[in-house]
Amino acid sequence: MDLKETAAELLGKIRTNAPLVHNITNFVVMNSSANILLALGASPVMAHSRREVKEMAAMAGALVLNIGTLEEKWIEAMLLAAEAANERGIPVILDPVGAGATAYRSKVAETILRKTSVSVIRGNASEVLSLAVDDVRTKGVDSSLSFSDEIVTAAGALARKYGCIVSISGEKDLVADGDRVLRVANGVPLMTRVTGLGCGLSAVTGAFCSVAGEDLFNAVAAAYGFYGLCGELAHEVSDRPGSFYVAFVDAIHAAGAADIHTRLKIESG
Ligand SMILES: Nc1ncnc2c1ncn2[C@@H]1O[C@H](COP(=O)(O)OP(=O)(O)O)[C@@H](O)[C@H]1O
Ligand SMILES: Cc1ncsc1CCOP(=O)(O)O
Ligand SMILES: [Mg+2]
Repeated sequence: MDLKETAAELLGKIRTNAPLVHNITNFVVMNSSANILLALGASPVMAHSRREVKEMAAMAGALVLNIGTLEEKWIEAMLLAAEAANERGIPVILDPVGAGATAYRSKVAETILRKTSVSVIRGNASEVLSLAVDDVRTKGVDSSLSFSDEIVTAAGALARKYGCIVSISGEKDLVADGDRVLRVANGVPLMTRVTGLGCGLSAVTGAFCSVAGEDLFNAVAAAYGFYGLCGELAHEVSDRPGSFYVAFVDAIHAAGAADIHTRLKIESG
């Protein structure tokens, strides 16, 4: 099946099944990620107490771990939730927000990757490169790097190291599994002017993976392509960040198979 068909089929499944997506995420994006998932047709829940995360993760279709505003107790909660998800084969998405900015963030991301089985890493170029290479420093949660051969090589190496899919957002997104590489050319630069749209993509990646069965690689690319084309649709309505965000959530809700067939831009290599 070609990727457009796959993306349309997965979107249809999300809208039919409304999969539960369990997020342990940061304070900045809890509301926007929940709204983006609802607009998509999924069912979001944000839950981070150590007393309930195992139970919640066990009934979810996907678990999304996001280290954007870390606290000690949350790290334990993330490890517990991932353990429950791993026991049941539920996909785990890790957004290593700000990895490389502080030693703490880098160490926590690395601990999660080492102690649990993460299915997909979803970050920007700076974050992902900092996980793959020791001496990369970034200044915050936004990427200070653009794509280079070094980043493509690092994504593949990281994917092999942890046996997971590594996906990097940017002007052209990259999806790698250590063997194959896909590039997604959808999206608009204005998406970087609204906080939380990277985190929203991690949540949407969780939703696509929750209905994908075994083929997570193509599901991740489909999630990126769909998300980016919704950015393009929103940009036709607005070119300012505030109203763009509203138009973007509307586009996530309104876009369908026809938009995927005319707009999805995914290529290999
Ligand atoms: N220069 C760009 N041109 C087009 N789309 C972009 C660009 N930069 C980022 N995007 C898109 O914005 C979304 C969020 O990515 P990004 O800003 O890299 O995440 P983060 O907020 O985690 O840094 C993704 O869908 C990505 O494809
Ligand atoms: C600004 C900020 N600070 C800590 S988490 C966060 C949100 C980052 O969201 P995104 O990576 O999606 O822009
Ligand atoms: Mg981010």
